Amino acid sequence: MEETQTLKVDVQGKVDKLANGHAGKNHSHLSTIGNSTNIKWHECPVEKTDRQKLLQQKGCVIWITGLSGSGKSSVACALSQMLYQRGKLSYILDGDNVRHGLNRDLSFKAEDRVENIRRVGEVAKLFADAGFICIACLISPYKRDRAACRAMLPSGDFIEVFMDVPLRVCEDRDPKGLYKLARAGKIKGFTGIDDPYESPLDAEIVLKCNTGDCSTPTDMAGKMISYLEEKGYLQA
Ligand SMILES: Nc1ncnc2c1ncn2[C@@H]1O[C@H](COP(=O)(O)OS(=O)(=O)O)[C@@H](OP(=O)(O)O)[C@H]1O
Ligand SMILES: Nc1ncnc2c1ncn2[C@@H]1O[C@H](COP(=O)(O)OP(=O)(O)O)[C@@H](O)[C@H]1O
Repeated sequence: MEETQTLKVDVQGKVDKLANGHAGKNHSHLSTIGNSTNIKWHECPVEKTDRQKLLQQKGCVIWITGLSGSGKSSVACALSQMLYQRGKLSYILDGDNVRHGLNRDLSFKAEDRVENIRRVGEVAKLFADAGFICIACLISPYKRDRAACRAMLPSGDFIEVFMDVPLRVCEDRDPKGLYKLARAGKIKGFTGIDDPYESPLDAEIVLKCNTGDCSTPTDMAGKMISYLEEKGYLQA
């Protein structure tokens, strides 16, 4: 209760400051961003640092990349559960799920994958700004697109996780039967079969699994928790 009141006081100071600063009309600082002309960034006195104080954590993006079947969704879910148990707020942006809505207009051809990653990168950035630990899990096959998402965030706030699982292990798992269809030529442009996957060389965390006998998703998520703790993301 006391803490909530302190936070309210902090914010009130900012509200007053900003209201004073905004007296009078200001037509300056109009920008052109892409195809959007005459736009202006609006500031709000409640900032990322204020939201982080409320949540007692630091907003960031955990970007999980790897082949289909490498375990991205499983480890994302295990991580989200472990964070929840610690009272930390996270949200998963799963490629498969986002393609059910926001990105339903995109296919798997190269330029659509680029746009898929760009949009998810932008959404993840918003979640991080909201103070969430945003877990994005997408194949994201191209280095350049992952680097572009990294560049959207302050240094350190983009944590790349590489599911280093060989194609043969993913193909053995084949939970959706997609590799089988791709091998039969019934799906064209399937990542790892007839479409490229560029492994990261600079991932913050590499979760390796060479054989069918891997660590569990919970053990893998534990490594991510240790990383977040060590880097101070689980406190304000
Ligand atoms: N052609 C092709 N190549 C790869 N994957 C395919 C393809 N067609 C459908 N799928 C299914 O879509 C899931 C991957 O979507 P993503 O948005 O993560 O892909 S990407 O980042 O845009 O490359 C992926 O899910 P995951 O297995 O969870 O990775 C597949 O189930
Ligand atoms: N660490 C693991 N060890 C063994 N099997 C796993 C592991 N992680 C995931 N799996 C299994 O592999 C399959 C693909 O996992 P999933 O998380 O859906 O991968 P992705 O999201 O990368 O496609 C599922 O059947 C899942 O149960």
